[in-house]
Amino acid sequence: MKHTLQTLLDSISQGVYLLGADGRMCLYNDRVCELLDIPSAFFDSHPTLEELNTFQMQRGDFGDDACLVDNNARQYVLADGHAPIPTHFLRQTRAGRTLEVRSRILPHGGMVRTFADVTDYVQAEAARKQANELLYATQAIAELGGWEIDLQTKRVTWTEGVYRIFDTLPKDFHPTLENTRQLFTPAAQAIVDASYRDTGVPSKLHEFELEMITLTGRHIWVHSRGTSVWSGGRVIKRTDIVQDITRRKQTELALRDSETRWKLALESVGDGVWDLQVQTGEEYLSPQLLRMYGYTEGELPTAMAELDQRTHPDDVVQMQRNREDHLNGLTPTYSNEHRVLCKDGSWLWVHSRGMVISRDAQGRPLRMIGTHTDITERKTAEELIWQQAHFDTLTGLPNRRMMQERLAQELKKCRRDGLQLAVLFIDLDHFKEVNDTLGHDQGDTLLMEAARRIQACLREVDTVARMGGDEFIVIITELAEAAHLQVILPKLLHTLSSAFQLGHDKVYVSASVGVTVYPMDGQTIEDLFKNADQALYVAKGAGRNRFSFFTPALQTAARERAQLMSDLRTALVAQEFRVVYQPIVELATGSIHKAEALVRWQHPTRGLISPAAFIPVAESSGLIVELGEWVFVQAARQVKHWRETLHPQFQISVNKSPVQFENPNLQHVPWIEQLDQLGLPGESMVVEITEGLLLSSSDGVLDQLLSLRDDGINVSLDDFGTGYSSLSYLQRFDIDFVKIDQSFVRQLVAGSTDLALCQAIIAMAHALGMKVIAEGVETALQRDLLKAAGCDFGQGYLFSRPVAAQEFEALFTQTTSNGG
Ligand SMILES: Nc1nc2c(ncn2[C@@H]2O[C@H](COP(=O)(O)O[C@H]3[C@@H](O)[C@H](n4cnc5c(=O)[nH]c(N)nc54)O[C@@H]3COP(=O)(O)O)[C@@H](O)[C@H]2O)c(=O)[nH]1
Repeated sequence: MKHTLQTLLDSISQGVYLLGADGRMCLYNDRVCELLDIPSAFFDSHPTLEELNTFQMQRGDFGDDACLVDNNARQYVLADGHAPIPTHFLRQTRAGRTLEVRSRILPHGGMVRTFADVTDYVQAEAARKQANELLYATQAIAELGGWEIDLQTKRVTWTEGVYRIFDTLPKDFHPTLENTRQLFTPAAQAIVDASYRDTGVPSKLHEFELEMITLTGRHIWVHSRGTSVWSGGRVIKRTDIVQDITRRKQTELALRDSETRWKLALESVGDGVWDLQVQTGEEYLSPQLLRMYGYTEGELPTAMAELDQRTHPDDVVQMQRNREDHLNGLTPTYSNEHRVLCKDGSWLWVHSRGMVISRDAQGRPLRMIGTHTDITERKTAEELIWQQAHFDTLTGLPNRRMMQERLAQELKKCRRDGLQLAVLFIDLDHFKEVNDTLGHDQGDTLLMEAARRIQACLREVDTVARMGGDEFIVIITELAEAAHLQVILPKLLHTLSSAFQLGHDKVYVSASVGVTVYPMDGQTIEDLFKNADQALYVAKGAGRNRFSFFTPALQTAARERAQLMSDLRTALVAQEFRVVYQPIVELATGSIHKAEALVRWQHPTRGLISPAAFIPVAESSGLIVELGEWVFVQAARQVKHWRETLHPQFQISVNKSPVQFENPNLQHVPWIEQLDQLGLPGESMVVEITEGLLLSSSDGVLDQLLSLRDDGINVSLDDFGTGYSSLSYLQRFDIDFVKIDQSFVRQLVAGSTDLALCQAIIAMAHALGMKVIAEGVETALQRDLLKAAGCDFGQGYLFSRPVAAQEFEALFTQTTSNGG
């Protein structure tokens, strides 16, 4: 029997030993020796359990503090066998194997103990547990779960993740086909039901986004993706991976809401919205944006490349560059102003603004959104302002500013290419007279026609600009030789001196042209302008209807003029002026009771300067107003004195420049009041004016002339014969004296044309009730001829040069004593 039992024990895979009622080992198999690594001899010595434990303990089979033995047996091992024997425990061997140990107390005393090697099972179980924990953790993180629906067995299986998604635990909810229906919203149920329907093409894969309700009543969004098994036109099994996508969905919905809101907001202020999928080039255009261009939905392409073709060719490169810069992250936002083609063929100016709102992990732009604002009105206004700032409204020619910009460009080009250019200052002669006589409208017509004629003489590359009034500037570019100007200039003079038809009137003007050449005369705009102006001054001074080239001598003269002007400003305060008087002799009697007051400038360094040199400078600087007033005051005091000492009707003439009439200083006490204060009547003074003044259409000038007459101050028309010599004007303004210009007197001999002219002037003046004074009488013959012609007065070196008051008095005394 014992032998049979031993054979049985040796044939099993577990290790076994048996303790008899006396507590000693009585039976064991080889397997237990192998598993416990104990020699059979030890077992053959029939050890007690304590002796076996001590043997193993001393060998270190249980590890420090019995760490190789599980909790069930640790106390027992440490108590050295005096603790109750655990029926079941696990222990490790020194070789690293796991043994499951079971103990059974036998009814008659003694014990049987079995050892099973469970190493493989324990390791597999540990790995499975670890995998499960990982799966659980990842499902929790990804908010994932899985379910399986077996429609044949009607069994629904959920993973832990699904329980969590639906706010429950496996112990609280057992999913079935029926109770899981409560988790579906009607919309979700409809989607799922449809997927079960047999469409003839059974779909193995399915994917839904479902709005569902958890067991706590929370609305959630679930993404479900899985496979279906079909049989006989029905789904019999379905397995899904389920993911809670509530947060993503809420973000999407919020984004959609906010997008809708901003799109609506932008559209309501009139902006159009665009939305570009950068990677595909697909572009959404909002209804308002389409409306801006005159389109309705579906009429425009949605590809960015095609839409780009609707951008104005002049603007498209810049627009694409700005957009690329932003897409490449070079600018924080995209902004560009460009023109877009509308349905009706017109161009609409838009301000396009945008921003990339999403990029992929590599930083590549995915989506860019933006707006178009219609800025046509602003652009039109800007263009108009620019046009007005750069062009002359009357002629449409560039104005001074534009011309300067062009000249700057042309000079750059000339410097680069070694070319020459010419600057022409053109001034229309007698334009003022046309304006004054025919009115401003006709004057404007003449200017427009003059502009056209100037342009016609030039090439496309040349520039004609109007500076204002009757002044034009021409830039002649790419001038190979300055000699070419000799062709252009006469053409210009000729065209401008040809008749202008203004309504029914045919009028003639001419032009004075000042010319300067780059780089010969000057290098800068400033120098060229100065030069051309000086040359123009010369052309005008030389008798008009001519051109004059700039020369260095002109520059010297201009510099002198500038110096003169600067000195003039201080001369009055420095009391450098004085007045001299030239007698005006009554030819019939030789008596003197008139004189002309003439100003003289005693310059501290340059000596006596002729009024012929400084009066024009005083006029152009406006200083003549103060100077003329000062002369009048001196003359008035003088006439008072001479009325008292020389002759009670003594009269002094003063010259009054047109500039004084045009710019009266309202601070000055009116002349008649000054005379009143001196106790003098108006007729004690004569005002000498030039013919041109009578043509003035200015109300102010006319009023002043008429009030002089009303005040009794006499008016004398100077230099008669050199200007218009219009008799009708003489009559209209009640002129008292006509002064025959020196140029007629100078060559006066019997039988000459000049004498005939003088006779005619005298006769006409007398016929109109005026007296005549002949200027520049230097010889007795001239005096006699004039006297014979009936001329009333003579003035000239024959009688006396202009002299100081004291000298004049001596002359008067001498003449009177001579019986003059
Ligand atoms: N607005 C003002 N103009 C003035 C004033 N003082 C002078 N002038 C003007 O300056 C111009 C030159 O004047 P002036 O050098 O004084 O010459 C005058 C005479 O000296 C000169 N004259 C007189 N007789 C003769 C003569 O026999 N021969 C000859 N060669 N010259 C002579 O003529 C000038 C007078 O001209 P006018 O005034 O036209 O009578 C001159 O235009 C002055 O008008 C001033 O205070 N204000």
